[in-house]
Amino acid sequence: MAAEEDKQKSIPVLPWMRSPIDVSSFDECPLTLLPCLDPRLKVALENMEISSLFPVQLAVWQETIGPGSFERDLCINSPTGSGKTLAYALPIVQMLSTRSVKCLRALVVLPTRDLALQVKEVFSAIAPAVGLSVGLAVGQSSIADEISELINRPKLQLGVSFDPEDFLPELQSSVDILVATPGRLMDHINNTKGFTLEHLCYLVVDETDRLLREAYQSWLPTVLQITRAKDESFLPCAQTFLPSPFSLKTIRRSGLERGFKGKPYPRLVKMVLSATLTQDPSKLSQLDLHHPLFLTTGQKRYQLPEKLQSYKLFCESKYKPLYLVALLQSLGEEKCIVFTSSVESTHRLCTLLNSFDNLPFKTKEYSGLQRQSVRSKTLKAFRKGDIQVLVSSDAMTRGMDVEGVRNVINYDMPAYIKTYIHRAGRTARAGQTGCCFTLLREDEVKRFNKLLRKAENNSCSKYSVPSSYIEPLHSVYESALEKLKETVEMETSRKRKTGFKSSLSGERK
Ligand SMILES: Nc1ncnc2c1ncn2[C@@H]1O[C@H](COP(=O)(O)OP(=O)(O)OP(=O)(O)O)[C@@H](O)[C@H]1O
Repeated sequence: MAAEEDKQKSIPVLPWMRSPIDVSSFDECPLTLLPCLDPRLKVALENMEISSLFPVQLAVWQETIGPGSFERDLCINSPTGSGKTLAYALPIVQMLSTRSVKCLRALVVLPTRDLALQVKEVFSAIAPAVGLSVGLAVGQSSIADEISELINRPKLQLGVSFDPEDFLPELQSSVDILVATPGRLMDHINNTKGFTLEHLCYLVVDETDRLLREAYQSWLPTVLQITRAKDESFLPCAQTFLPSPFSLKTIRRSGLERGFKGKPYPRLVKMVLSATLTQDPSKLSQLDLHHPLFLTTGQKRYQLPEKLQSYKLFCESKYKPLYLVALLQSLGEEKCIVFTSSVESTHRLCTLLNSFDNLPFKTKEYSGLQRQSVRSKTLKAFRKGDIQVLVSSDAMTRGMDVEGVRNVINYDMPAYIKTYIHRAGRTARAGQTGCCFTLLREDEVKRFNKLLRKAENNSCSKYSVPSSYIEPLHSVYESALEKLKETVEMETSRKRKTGFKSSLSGERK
């Protein structure tokens, strides 16, 4: 009955979503058999140790390369770790490989800086092989440095003197592909001279459901409006929502432009992706999709990775940290991500774990409460293996790809199936095995079972930590709690002092 109910609910409202291409009917495809692949890209892929395309990559390739390529916008719903990044990066790079004039033709938007950096790495591994360059607009460096990376200012000829009033050197894009977060993208659209989307051919909205949830300074309507061919009706309506310092120079023109030699501009092709793609018509309508084609995996709306094993672990609320430590110890030195429900609990739990004496693993926190530079440093150390346990808020939930993460632990039960899918998806990636453990209090069990039923491959066994791991921890746990108390007191008094100082300096000013 419950299963029937779930199935009913998962029938999409939008007609084009009801007859999707089922990615699970595709196999992997060796690069040698892939039609039309540019040999230079084949070499680049082999250098990345990729010898075949994953099913979603093959499915997208078939829809985008060859006759009728990119005729439709693509909506891709495919499990975590199934290789969605290369699924869009490879066809875009292949399609742009024949362009001889440099201008910004592909824009990939992601919700966070770390995700954007990760995606840029993938493009950078293949694009230079066909002479394309990739830029990043995420606010990692100063805006001036970013501008000098993105915009090419032709050098003035030596010996010729120009009146600066008369001479405006033609600014050009230094990049063919730009990976951006919405905030920095809007900064460039509004303020950067020479930054233009007028030649844009491809727009990728990765982690679509997350990006559609937050408006981020109206980045999406702005990008859609300025990439639409200018017509009579455009200007009046543009004024109604475009931010005031918005430069009309960035608007796509329908006339003759460099690189298009008299041909009309091609339609902007959109690719939107997620492991939990929204089916909500009002949300999808924001994307203004053209004759969209839906690619999804399996029958249910949510799919867990094939080789993921889910476990539930019952524990008393009072001893939850102790169960976590015992579980971590029983897992040996494998890389683990521990998810909590908030930035505050992340900090507290990490501090507590670091208060245990002689734990055989190194633990650090990763959360939105920290400065970006601290987070990036932690992520680097985790990737390298210098840290084995990362305690994280949901800042790590989506998209992050860290090699060797064997286990994910939900210290706090996720409230939504989407959160479970993305958290669990930090392991069992690219066809590897992995485990997801969820610590549950008695009163959470029913809710958790209901939540998991919404996903395909939802079996979840009970897991018990051997008592030999738990017993010896009781006394250590008491002293760790004492240390935690001291640390919290120290931190509170430090904060009070800095707060006091800053309010004083405020008075002085
Ligand atoms: N064809 C391939 N062969 C081998 N490894 C691959 C291939 N394609 C992708 N990978 C690897 O698979 C991993 C997952 O890829 P990716 O990050 O693109 O997944 P994803 O589907 O975007 O996941 P998420 O939904 O979590 O963002 C990466 O480590 C990537 O290097």
